[in-house]
Amino acid sequence: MSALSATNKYLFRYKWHFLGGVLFVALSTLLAIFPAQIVRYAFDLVSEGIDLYHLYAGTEAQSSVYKLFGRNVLLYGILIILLAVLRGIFLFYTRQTLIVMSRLIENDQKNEIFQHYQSLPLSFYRRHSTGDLMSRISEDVGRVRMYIGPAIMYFLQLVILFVLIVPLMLMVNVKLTVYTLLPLPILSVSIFYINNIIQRKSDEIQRSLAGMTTFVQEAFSGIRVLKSFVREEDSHRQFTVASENYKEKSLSLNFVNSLFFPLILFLVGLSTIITVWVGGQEVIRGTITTGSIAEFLIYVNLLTWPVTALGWTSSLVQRAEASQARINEFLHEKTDIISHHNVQREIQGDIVFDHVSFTYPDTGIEALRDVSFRIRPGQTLAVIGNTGSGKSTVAALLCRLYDVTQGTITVDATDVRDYALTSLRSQIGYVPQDVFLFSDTIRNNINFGLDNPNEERMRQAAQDANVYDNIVQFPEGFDTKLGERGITLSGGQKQRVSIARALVKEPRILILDDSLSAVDTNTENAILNSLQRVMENRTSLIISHRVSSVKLADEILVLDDGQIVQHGTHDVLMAETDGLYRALYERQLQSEEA
Ligand SMILES: Nc1ncnc2c1ncn2[C@@H]1O[C@H](COP(=O)(O)OP(=O)(O)OP(=O)(O)O)[C@@H](O)[C@H]1O
Repeated sequence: MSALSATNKYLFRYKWHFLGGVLFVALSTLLAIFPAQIVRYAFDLVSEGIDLYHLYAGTEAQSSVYKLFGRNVLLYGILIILLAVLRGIFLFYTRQTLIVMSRLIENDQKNEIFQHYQSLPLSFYRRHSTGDLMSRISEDVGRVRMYIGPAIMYFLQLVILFVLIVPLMLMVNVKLTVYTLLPLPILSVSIFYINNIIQRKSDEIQRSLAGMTTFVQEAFSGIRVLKSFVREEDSHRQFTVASENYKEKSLSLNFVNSLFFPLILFLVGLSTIITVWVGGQEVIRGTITTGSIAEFLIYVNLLTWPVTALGWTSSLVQRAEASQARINEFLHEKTDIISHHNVQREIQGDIVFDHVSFTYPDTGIEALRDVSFRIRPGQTLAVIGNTGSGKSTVAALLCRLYDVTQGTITVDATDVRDYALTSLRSQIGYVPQDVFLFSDTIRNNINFGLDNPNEERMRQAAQDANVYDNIVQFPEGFDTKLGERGITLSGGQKQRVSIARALVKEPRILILDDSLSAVDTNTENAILNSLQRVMENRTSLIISHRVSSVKLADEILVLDDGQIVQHGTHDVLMAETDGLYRALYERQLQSEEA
């Protein structure tokens, strides 16, 4: 139960739901017990009434006995119906308190996990797959809810029922009580084991289904590749194998399920038979009345479901504990990107990298070595270099997606580690290398970083990113949906929408990480020219492996294997005839000509 103690704070938060639930369970249980006693009275009344009726045979009193007897039986009947209605009302409120509580806690827990996920650093996301994150926030939370809702509810019902019923049974007849209760523990334990098997098989089915869904999704998302490589038959073969596997598992689950219900019915029936058998002997002996047998049969029926549920709830608790342990594992992860002084102020954009080295914590790859440079407000610095030379790492460190291993990065003479993260990041417009657009309208994608979007600013940003003309040509303009059920943008259009998303924030620092790679040179020039106007008095960092993207920059750094090997303007670097920059330039010129 140790992992589940993490849910206590929620139970405390919803204590009135919980206490209300306990009260309603107790009331509904009481109302289930009274009818059993009324049935005993009614049964005994029937047998006495029949004796009396025969005793007065042939006399006028016989019809009075009949009427009196009939009225009493009717009265008991009405009473039983009334109690059943009342019980129904309390059962309704039992669910309205306990199950509602579990849903509220489920909601709170999901929100807490989601918020926590967002606070975790990128290294966390590299260590865990998206599927894992999703299953903990959905499946695992769902399993914990089964503990908080149904498991607690049925457990309370069972405890209250036992506390109320068993003493009543013992008062009537000890021997009959022992015999009647005998099959119930066997019922509970066998359901616990069978349920575990069922759950294990259901999990396997779930996994198999998830695998199949991913396969189908990939096959159809990558349908262009699939068709052009003529892999339809092979793909179908793989699907058939996955589908066969799913079928086998489903059939095996069905087999266990088929055994499950007959077993329950057998054990419940056994209790009933024992009650009638042993009870009958006691009646013959004169220790109890026939009414007591009827009363006991109702008790057995009342106890059967909670006892059955005990096996089921035990396995629910077991699974909930494993799930909560998985949730706790993530909740205990702490971000190492912490702000020391929470500085919040408007940034001018004076950026200094001072002897910065960085090694990726998860792979141990040393991406930057002793890198130093300065970009003053209003200047544009470009970083160029071969693939894997560490260019994107410069951007990641400036946004504080990671912290430097050695050296310091300052913005306006303040260490980036001293800024409040939100203050720093909200003033940086970052266009990452791998463009990601949400399955939403173009408008919402561009305005993504703004709390209060402004139509004029959005249009201007689209114009500065040179994508305005494309957008207005779409049938629904800025309200055109992107993604699976929307239109598909070309690579260059995606990049430009992504640039507009950064520009609309009117950032103090703009970072373009290879964001012009998919546009032609004319568009590239147009964007760079608008940027010069928009980013006047602000700082820009342009990362690229194309000379055409960097040649207008105030200063260019050439990175090679994590180190700065050259720096200067385009003209200065071109003059260094045996430098990497010139080599890159000539290589690109040749490939363009080719
Ligand atoms: N998140 C990461 N975790 C671990 N290693 C990484 C990560 N990102 C990059 N690296 C490694 O760090 C080195 C520098 O990568 P970086 O992405 O900064 O290069 P780049 O110059 O931007 O390359 P490209 O032009 O191909 O984008 C590479 O060896 C890369 O494999």
